[in-house]
Amino acid sequence: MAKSKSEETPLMLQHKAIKDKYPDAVLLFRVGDFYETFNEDAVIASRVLGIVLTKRANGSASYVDLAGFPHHSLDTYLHKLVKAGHRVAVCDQLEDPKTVKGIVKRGVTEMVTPGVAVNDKLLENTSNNFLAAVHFGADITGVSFLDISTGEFIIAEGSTEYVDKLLQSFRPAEVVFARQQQKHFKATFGSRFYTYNLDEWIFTSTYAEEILLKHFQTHSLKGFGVDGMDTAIIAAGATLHYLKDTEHPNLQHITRLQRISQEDFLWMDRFTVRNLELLNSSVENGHTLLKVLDNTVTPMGARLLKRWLVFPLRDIAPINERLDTVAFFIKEAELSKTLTHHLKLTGDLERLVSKIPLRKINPREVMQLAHSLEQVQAVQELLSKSDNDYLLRLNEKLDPCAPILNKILNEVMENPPVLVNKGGVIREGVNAELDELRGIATKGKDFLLQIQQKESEATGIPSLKIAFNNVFGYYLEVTNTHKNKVPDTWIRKQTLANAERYITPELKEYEEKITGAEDKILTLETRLFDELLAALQPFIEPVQRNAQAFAQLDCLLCFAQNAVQYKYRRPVITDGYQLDIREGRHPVIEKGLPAGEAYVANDIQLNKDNQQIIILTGPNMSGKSALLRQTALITLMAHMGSFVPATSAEIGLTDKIFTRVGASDNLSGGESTFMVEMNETASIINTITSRSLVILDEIGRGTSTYDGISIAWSIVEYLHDMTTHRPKTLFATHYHELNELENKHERVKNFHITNMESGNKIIFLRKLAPGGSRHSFGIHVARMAGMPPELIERANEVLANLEEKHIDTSLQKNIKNIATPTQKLQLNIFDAHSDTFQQIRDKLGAVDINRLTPVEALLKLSEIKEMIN
Ligand SMILES: Nc1ncnc2c1ncn2[C@@H]1O[C@H](COP(=O)(O)OP(=O)(O)OP(=O)(O)O)[C@@H](O)[C@H]1O
Repeated sequence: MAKSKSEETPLMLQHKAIKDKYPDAVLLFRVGDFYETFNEDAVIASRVLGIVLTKRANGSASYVDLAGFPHHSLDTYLHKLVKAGHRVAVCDQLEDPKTVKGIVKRGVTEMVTPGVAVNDKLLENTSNNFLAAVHFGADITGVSFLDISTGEFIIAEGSTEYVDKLLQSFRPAEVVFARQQQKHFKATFGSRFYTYNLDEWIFTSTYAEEILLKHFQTHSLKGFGVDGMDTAIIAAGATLHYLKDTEHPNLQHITRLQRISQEDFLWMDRFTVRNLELLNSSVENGHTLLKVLDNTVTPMGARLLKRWLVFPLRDIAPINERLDTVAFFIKEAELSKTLTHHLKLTGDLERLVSKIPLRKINPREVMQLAHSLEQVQAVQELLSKSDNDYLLRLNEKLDPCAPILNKILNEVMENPPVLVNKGGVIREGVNAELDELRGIATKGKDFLLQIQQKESEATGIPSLKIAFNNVFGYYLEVTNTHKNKVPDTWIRKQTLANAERYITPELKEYEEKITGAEDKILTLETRLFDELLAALQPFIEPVQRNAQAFAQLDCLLCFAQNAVQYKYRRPVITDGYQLDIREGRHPVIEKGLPAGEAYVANDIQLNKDNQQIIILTGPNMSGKSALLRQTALITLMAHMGSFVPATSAEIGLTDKIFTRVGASDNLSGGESTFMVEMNETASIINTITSRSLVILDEIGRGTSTYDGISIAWSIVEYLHDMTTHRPKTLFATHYHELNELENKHERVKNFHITNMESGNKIIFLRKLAPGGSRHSFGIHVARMAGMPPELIERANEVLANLEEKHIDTSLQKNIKNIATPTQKLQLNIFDAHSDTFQQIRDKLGAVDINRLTPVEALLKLSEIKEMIN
């Protein structure tokens, strides 16, 4: 029979009432010195945390499941629950149990979810922890990213593809959206994210604007440059709502909204970010470009470098500014060393100040903030002497916040404890009352000694001593020998085998003073520390600016160090469309080569000397993919403002880098690999321009040879024959039949990667050379991989047979005979003798342009179109 409410204990009734408000969270319910979980939460906690599941009586007739842990282990266990994908509500006692009769008031003080985490244990210091919100508008999608631990708040809007790329780049720990858009979200972005849905009404312009204006305390959002970005603003509003919903009312460190626009950055879609292994490697613990380039020394720098990597610039001036600064740092090696030294001594300024409004900053961290501000002071002095424009401008952003720096140094002890309630945080001379109490606490002990001496003399008990225990505090101890000398005024408290213990009114008076003073000291120190935090509050914004400037400085110093260490050179960014890399290397492979082995450098030119598309052939493992990717990586690094692994590089400003890798490298759950490949390729075709770099690696290999060749062929033709654009294209393939394209299209050029055959083996020379290669050397690779000799022999026989019967005759011949699309057009329309051409000419001749209305013009155009079709 169901248990009636009245039979449950008051504690469980209170738990139930709170749990009802947070049904989808694991509720950590503070009971005395423990956090307890009950019922289904206890089962989860016990499983995830490995703690014992027990039962607790609940009223007269039943038991509930229970699992708990000591309150001081909260950080550790909370971290584990959230990492395991749970939302956790921390429910604390809101009253001091000593002062309350009956059940204490309890309430949720914080809700922790993967995207809303401020605890150091939950955060990785070199990565942001973003909470994203997505809102699908009628034809535009808005998105916002907020990192509560650093205060960054970024919004953007655009196509779903753009939002997808942003999601891939920012990699939010949690994404929220409207409940009704759940299906839409899944269909568009898949199940890659930890998600949570909110009520529909939260996703409206009016509500979003209201909550944002209230938060920023402004009359409009114009100042943030986000005017008109309705869907993104809705997403931002939902983010703030979610923070309030999860009990995060103090968000003063979120000081601005930043927008990012597609046009400001070199665009790479998520496949490109993945294919180029910028942030993640395809193999476990493999190298990535990030790992190679990240020699930053501050957490802010490390986080910014990631951002620069996925959002390279697209304007010459700011790129050159970064390059100039890197060059400056290389030249001024001593200054760079000193600056790096100061950066190393700086704490995570962004995360330190973010803890101020949340009241999560501890005394030791406050001291760390002060020492970091001292570094700002030192860096400011150094930069003010430089003659580099960028650094001078950066210097203007620096502000050592002298008032709070001095306040902290004057008020906080040099090595304060982590916990304020341990005392010993505030210095002498800050507060008279505190000093007096401290005097009493220490002097009180001297008084006790004086009492001991005085009483000893008065009573003639030489061995009299004063001691302390928890039961009755300070007492006088008299051995049995002197028992009879004890005055009547003393009160006996305890009799031991060979001694007796007494208290006196005077002793109690001092005892009260001492313990009272110690309690008061802790309360006062806590209050003074709180006041100090309140005084820090107005400085959050300048400290955040320091953090941003230091992050930039850190990245540029890191680029300079990389350039020296890895022998990178300054690229020249031009406004043209050409790409000319001399002796380029792959930064990641190069770094992974065994000592003594040198990377074989190669030149690549595109859109130069009529060379728009390179068809690259060569044996397996010869280095085709490496060459393709290094071209993309060098282009990308140049747009980040980094020096590049080449002896020289002239790089036309690039708007997009696309890479597509043959399907079998790219397995993705469920869909046919060939289908995936085609989808990916289709998304390239529509948006490329002459400023784009297209890297195609073995496209078409996921299907039959004929299909593969035909698709690859037509893609190359399409890229070649685009009317207004000439995207720079590198196409690696095993289909040497594609070399025929060079003969039919003027801007297609064949190259191959050289090797030497020695007996039955290939020696990879890895040098790029003009002309196509005639064979793929798959069988050689199979031999190198250790396949049985008889199998290899048979494969050679089959190959010889096929080549004789097939490729060399029919396929090869047929390929030579493929008509180009231009030829077809000429035959059909632009042949001056064709009927269609004559008809079009007559029609145009009859038009009087001066009297034609726009609508008539459109009709004529439509008629002409019809004639062509
Ligand atoms: N220029 C180079 N210098 C030194 N080592 C290189 C160079 N290029 C490639 N390599 C090495 O050769 C390996 C194979 O290169 P890569 O994957 O580019 O070959 P591939 O021709 O694309 O092969 P496949 O056709 O089988 O995909 C790389 O992992 C790298 O270790």
